[in-house]
Amino acid sequence: MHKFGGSSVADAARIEAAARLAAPAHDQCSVVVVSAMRGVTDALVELVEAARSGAPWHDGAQRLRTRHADAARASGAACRDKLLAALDAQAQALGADLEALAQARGAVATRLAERIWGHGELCSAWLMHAALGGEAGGWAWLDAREVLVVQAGEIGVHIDREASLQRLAAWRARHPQRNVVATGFIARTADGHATTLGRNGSDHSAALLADLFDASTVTIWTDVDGVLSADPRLVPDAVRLDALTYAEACELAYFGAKVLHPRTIAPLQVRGIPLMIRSSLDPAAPGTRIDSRGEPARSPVKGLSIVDDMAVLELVGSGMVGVPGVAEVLFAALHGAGVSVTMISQGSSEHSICCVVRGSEAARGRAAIETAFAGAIAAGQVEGVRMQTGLCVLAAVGDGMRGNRGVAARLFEGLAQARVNIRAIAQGASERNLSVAIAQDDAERALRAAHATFWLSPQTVSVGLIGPGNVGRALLAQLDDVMPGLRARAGVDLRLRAIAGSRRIHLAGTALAPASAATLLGDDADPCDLDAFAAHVRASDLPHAMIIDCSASDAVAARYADWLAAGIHIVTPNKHAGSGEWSRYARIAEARVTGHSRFLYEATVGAGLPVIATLRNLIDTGDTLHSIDGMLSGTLAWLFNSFDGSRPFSALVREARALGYTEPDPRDDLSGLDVARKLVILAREAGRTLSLADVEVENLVPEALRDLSLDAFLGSLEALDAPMQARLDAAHAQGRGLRHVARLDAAGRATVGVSALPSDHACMHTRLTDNLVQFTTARYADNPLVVQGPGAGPQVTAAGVFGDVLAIAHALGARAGWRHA
Ligand SMILES: NC(=O)C1=CN([C@@H]2O[C@H](COP(=O)(O)OP(=O)(O)OC[C@H]3O[C@@H](n4cnc5c(N)ncnc54)[C@H](OP(=O)(O)O)[C@@H]3O)[C@@H](O)[C@H]2O)C=CC1
Ligand SMILES: N[C@@H](CC=O)C(=O)O
Repeated sequence: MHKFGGSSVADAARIEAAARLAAPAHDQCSVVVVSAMRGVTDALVELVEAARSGAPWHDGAQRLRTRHADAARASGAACRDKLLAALDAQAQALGADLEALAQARGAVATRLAERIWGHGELCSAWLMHAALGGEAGGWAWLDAREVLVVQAGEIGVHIDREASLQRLAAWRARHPQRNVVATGFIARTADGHATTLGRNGSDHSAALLADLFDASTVTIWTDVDGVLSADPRLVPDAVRLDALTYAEACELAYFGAKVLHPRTIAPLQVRGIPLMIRSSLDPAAPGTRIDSRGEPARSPVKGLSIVDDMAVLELVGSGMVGVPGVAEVLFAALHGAGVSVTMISQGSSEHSICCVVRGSEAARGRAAIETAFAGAIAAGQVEGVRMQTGLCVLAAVGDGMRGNRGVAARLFEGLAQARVNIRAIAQGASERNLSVAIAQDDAERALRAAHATFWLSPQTVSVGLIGPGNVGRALLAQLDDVMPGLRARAGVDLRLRAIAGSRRIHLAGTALAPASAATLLGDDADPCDLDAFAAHVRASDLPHAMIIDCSASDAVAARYADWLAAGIHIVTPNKHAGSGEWSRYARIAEARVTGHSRFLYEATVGAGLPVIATLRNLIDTGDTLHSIDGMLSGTLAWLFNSFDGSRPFSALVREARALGYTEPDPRDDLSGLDVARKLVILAREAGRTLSLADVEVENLVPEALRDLSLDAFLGSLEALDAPMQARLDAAHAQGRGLRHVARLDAAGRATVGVSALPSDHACMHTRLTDNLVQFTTARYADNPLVVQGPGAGPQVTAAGVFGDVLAIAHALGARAGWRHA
């Protein structure tokens, strides 16, 4: 059994291609079921409306006649004259029916309309019949109204199987050809009138006829590759599903997998007839197989779907608790109003019953419930009916969900991570479908997040970078190298979608190539607007958002709390947030919790060294910090490691700046402020409430240079030479060397400055930009734990930032079980 939909029979070429697919091997026979050509049923519905309302319909009918005749003439069918005659007879019958409809009323008009709606299938069946070779080629033509007997039931039409089998046997006796072309969509009533199986009912027709003809398989040919794990327009990474069980297919079909009409499954499931969904555009592709076996998948969830434009109706009232029959009255009211219920949820308190209905039916449903409970509402037993519109229902479907712990937890966690609030939840005891009602505006982001959560695709992170300076550019180059492999290795898809400097921003719809992103901040770029930047990064359609701040700006750090609260993860080497005003620091901590977001800043101390992670581990494992001391500035380490009197101090400062070691303004290093900031960050990490004002800092910048512009300061650097040379000489005279050291002692005293140290001091055994951080703790009391290594420079700092980016990315991927895949 092959079934071709409207797009597969849209014109003569498509019909001929379909005929090639349906031609049976010589030991087999085929039944081919066709829909009307694309757009024809809609046109017929319009003609019926026109005829009924007295509007002109002749031109429309003529257009249909021409379309079918054109397809016949364009075909290479050998029996073309016969085909044209059959189509002509069909067109005349349509004209006569429309003529009669224009005059008819009541039941007669209804019957005529049912007959007219089926005209498209009759014509496309004639076209397909001719393309396959007609009667001479061994094909019979079947108007399904001759055999398929259906009755209207409580929940839609159902087949009278016995009557249909009898009629088929009689028809077969008159049509002995091996193969059959049959019309989809149309059938007859028990009293012999034309009827239809409802819009898009051709799949259902194919299933019913497959049962009657005792088919071995049914193939529905469509223009997609099969059943996909999600709508590919919303989830570009959606994957084709190789196999589904009948039950899974039913759930996905009900919840919007548009390739399959939900009623198709039942007749096939009863008879165990496998169903294939295949693409007529790519007939070599395997498609999706639906049968009783399905196929175990690596994820418990096979597919996800969204039903748009829904509303929640909630009946609330303490008078309902423990009262039998409330639900019956509620659903009877909705039935009476013709409102279909998609999802039902009731808490065990019985204080409210909530159901999800189509948005277009919600107001009608609410009015019906209010009428049904008018007495109880007046008596105060029921508060009333609450209605929330603008929702959609997301469903996760899969046989593997049954008995599998944590599926709901994963879905909910994934949605929370993507900033999606769940309004209502439903899962039946079959555990095959877990449905949630969420805001319509969150639909795309939620679907992508859930899809990635069940490893059906990588976690997608929308990334914005602020500050493509020394560190920012080094990071972009590192991202460029690693990003492509990250998808496969960690299940994370980092998409750089925005970049900002102090004056300009560039916001991109699709992902930017990191290597060239900084070049987009030329004079023609938009002026810097950090609100627009953050809004763009927090794209509505991507589940996760991250801002990487590589500036040294306090104004940027002032935005962190808002961004974190909005669910944007932040990674930064900028020390302003960690060492700034205490109230802002506390707000940031709070915002992380409310926003379910992460704030990582390992590179603020020791650049790429694991300084903060080490301290955090000590504290988290129950150790107590006594003191921290050592060298926390890469610039000052390099300066004092290099300063032996052979070159002036000012020349060394200029070189350190050129090497990218210094802060954007080197006075931040020389004044001790940068080191003080690091000490504050570490102290706070250890739970102390230290602030910058508490740190005793030695400032190496002469008074006269402190308030100059950056350029003027850089032009006056020589003012540093004499005082620094004097200090060096004094240290050498004592057999000592100069090092810039910081200390936080057990009493909480914090000091930063230059010391003259003996040659056996640990700080005298450092090289280049080495930082040396000694943690003395309860466990490391006699011999401190030491972290040492390069503490400045664009490459190592960028690597530290990248490490934090990956920590977040891996957590997202790992949450989706990617590591275990
Ligand atoms: N260099 C190092 O070894 C280390 C640096 N760090 C930290 O890394 C950060 C970057 O340092 P580095 O790359 O050397 O500095 P740079 O001066 O080279 O780069 C700073 C970048 O920040 C941008 N910027 C400045 N203010 C703003 C603003 N208000 N809004 C948006 N962008 C802004 C600048 O843009 P524009 O060019 O348009 O002005 C520039 O792109 C600093 O916080 C520093 O403390 C941490 C550890 C080590
Ligand atoms: N300028 C800083 C850079 C790292 O924080 C330093 O030299 O340590």
